[in-house]
Amino acid sequence: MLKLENVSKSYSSGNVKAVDNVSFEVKPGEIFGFLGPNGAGKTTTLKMIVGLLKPDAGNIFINGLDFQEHSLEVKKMISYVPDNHEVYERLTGIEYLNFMGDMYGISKDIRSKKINEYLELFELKDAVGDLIKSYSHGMKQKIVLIGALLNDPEVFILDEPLVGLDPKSAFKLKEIMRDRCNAGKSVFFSTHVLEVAEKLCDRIAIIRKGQIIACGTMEELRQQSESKQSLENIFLELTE
Ligand SMILES: Nc1ncnc2c1ncn2[C@@H]1O[C@H](COP(=O)(O)OP(=O)(O)OP(=O)(O)O)[C@@H](O)[C@H]1O
Repeated sequence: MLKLENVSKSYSSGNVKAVDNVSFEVKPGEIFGFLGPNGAGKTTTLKMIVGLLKPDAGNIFINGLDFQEHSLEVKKMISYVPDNHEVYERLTGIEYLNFMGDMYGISKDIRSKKINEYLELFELKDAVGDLIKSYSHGMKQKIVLIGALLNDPEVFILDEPLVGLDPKSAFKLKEIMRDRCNAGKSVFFSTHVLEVAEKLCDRIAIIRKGQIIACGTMEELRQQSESKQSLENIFLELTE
């Protein structure tokens, strides 16, 4: 469903290779966690997957389509929840959701049904007429999540999605992720919350200094480490 083949990216301002020859695959029906220390290359990888950055080398495929050759078709099949939402500050919640609905060409009926359903779920109905700039971090996270769910993406891509969410909302988001995978779609997300990754993910990749140093199910990761314990132990050992 999502496939990276030998993807690399350097930033022009530095000699650092932010992402160095990265390959992995996220299968249909899978929740895939992307872990790594600060500055390891997670956000850079996510931005290339959603087309915000162009890889220097390598290929990215969604449902078998090469992103570079079929960028519009691919963008219709994915959704991205970034870790920073300041860009939408001057819209009200409902203006933003309608903007997202327009961008994805979602009909008024389906849009309004989904918006109501998710506003109810994330308890955001009362604030939807307010400017996003007045929202708390968690409320911004929720409105962006709702906007990203409107197109029912084949691959749902999230950068640190649990930061700022209260426990109830975090629980609901995890349920949404699982439901999507049960329906044969994929979820790919970065996180520093190892307990969540351990419980939620079908497979996990760990990136360090731009390179994938481990990838697989929890069981497979245990085989690749000496500690063979929790994901926290494995992560600390592998990223030393
Ligand atoms: N716009 C940029 N210009 C120059 N260097 C950058 C830029 N963005 C990221 N980098 C560098 O690229 C490397 C990877 O950064 P990236 O943001 O992808 O890491 P990350 O794993 O998402 O980190 P974190 O967990 O701290 O969010 C780091 O060395 C970072 O300093």
